[in-house]
Amino acid sequence: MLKLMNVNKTFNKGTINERNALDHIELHVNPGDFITIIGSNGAGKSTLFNAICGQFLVDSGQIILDQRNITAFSDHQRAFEIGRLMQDPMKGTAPNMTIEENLALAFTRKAKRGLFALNKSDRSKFREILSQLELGLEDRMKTKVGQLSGGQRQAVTLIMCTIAEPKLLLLDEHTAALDPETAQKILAITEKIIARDHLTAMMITHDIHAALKLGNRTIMMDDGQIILDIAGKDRSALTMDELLSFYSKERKKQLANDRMLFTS
Ligand SMILES: Nc1ncnc2c1ncn2[C@@H]1O[C@H](COP(=O)(O)OP(=O)(O)OP(=O)(O)O)[C@@H](O)[C@H]1O
Repeated sequence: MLKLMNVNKTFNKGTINERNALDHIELHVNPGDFITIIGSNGAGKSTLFNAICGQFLVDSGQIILDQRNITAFSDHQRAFEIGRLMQDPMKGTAPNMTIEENLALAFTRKAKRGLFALNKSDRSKFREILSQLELGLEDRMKTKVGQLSGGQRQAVTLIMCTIAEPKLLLLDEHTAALDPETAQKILAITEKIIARDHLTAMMITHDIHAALKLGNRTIMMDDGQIILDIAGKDRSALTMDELLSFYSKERKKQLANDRMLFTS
């Protein structure tokens, strides 16, 4: 459903800060894939998402989404089809608007109706979706999002990203800024929504254990390249030690990411 064909992106070309952030990326994402993405600092993980979302145009290569060549599309043109959740729970929602208004914004954008055209059945749909989070937010629909905790806010953002049923959901370390317990809760909700709506998703994480456990496929990036793409039995049998030794053999260095978690 998503194809990246020989995609390249270099920042600050011709300067001392030149950086080949995406280096001949070949990636075929199948419908229903839930891919976890790991890698060292500066490996190109977020840049990969930026390229898919259209935050910049790639230097060369093609990006195909559902058989449509979107390589030259702006981020705005891609936003209807691609939902993205960032690390910062403060981004993605409007703090001075209520939970209901935030959901309505995301929902009516897709339904191509005005914000104030929200009807009773839309509201009960929102209540129903919120109740599935089991955070009690269905009884706080008139609460301003700015008054919610980071975890609650990230849960609302997740709903906003998925309510319009995007073709592709990109999760960019979306639990990294939360405390461990809340992060687990948001991850469980994420898994539930992806399974319920049969979404195709990609998730950057620095939690290696979660990366190998969640989803059906794991990609490892380094120096702008995809150095490992693993699924099925190979993936479920892979131990942390094997992964680290694969990396050091392949790249002739130790895996370094100051935020990476290696323990469960
Ligand atoms: N807009 C930009 N301008 C210049 N350089 C950039 C830009 N965006 C990313 N880079 C560089 O590209 C490389 C890849 O960055 P990226 O943020 O994709 O890494 P990452 O794998 O997400 O790393 P981390 O795990 O540390 O967040 C880095 O060297 C980064 O400094």
